[in-house]
Amino acid sequence: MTGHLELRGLRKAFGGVVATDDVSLTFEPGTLSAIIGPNGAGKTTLFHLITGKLPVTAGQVLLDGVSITGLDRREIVRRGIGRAFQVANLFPTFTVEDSLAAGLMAHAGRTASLLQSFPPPDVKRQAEEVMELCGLTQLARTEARHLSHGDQKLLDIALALALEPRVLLLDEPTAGMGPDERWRMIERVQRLWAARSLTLIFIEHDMDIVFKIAQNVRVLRYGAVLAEGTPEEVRRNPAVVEAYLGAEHAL
Ligand SMILES: Nc1ncnc2c1ncn2[C@@H]1O[C@H](COP(=O)(O)OP(=O)(O)OP(=O)(O)O)[C@@H](O)[C@H]1O
Repeated sequence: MTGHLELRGLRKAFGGVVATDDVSLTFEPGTLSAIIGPNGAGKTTLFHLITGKLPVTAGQVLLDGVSITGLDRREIVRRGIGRAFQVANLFPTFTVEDSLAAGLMAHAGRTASLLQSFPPPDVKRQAEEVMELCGLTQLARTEARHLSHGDQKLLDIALALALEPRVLLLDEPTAGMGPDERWRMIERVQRLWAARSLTLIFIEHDMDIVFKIAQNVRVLRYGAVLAEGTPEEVRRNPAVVEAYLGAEHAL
């Protein structure tokens, strides 16, 4: 099984600010992990180091035992690290189906041809498959800019899935959603994870969501790993309760 992600001694400094401080973590293939921690703990920076959006100051990122540190962002996606692109910002007037097709073609370095219909049949099939998986089939002909906030986020995830990641990183997939939409989204994410046997890692501030779906939880504070374990272990950890969870979520 593939999708083994290992972070070895990752460090990121912005001048005097150490945003990532010697982070070593392993994510086993097919697992669903949450990354939590206070504001400014370095969660998003950690994702940026994995995806190559930011160069590391020190340390290594290994995917299935092979270092992907320092590769360019497109190559990292090609190797199998998926993340959500903001599709509605990229192709606001495209329909859901066409924006997925355009995203797939752009990623593959393919251009639309005057001699071929758009989307080409193989791309159309891929787009249809991920729309089905993400529950977007009914909205295939809706322009991306007219989708609800939640459906735009699903479209972002649909494109990420279409690129066939081994590891998928989601930075606050439920941000900006009301309670109902939030739970619908998270159920959907959980189903996608199960359907694709992905290694899924998500950053989330809503502890009800984290403790309901995560198999394991990694807690960051001041850029470093404060704790890791099952939801139950983390909720029993006095340092985590004191630094972040508070009594409300403690066991
Ligand atoms: N491009 C940058 N330049 C300088 N400092 C930065 C930069 N990006 C992040 N930082 C700093 O690094 C630290 C970690 O920020 P980061 O956004 O990774 O935290 P976070 O855990 O994702 O926070 P939040 O929960 O608020 O999203 C913060 O102190 C932040 O101010």
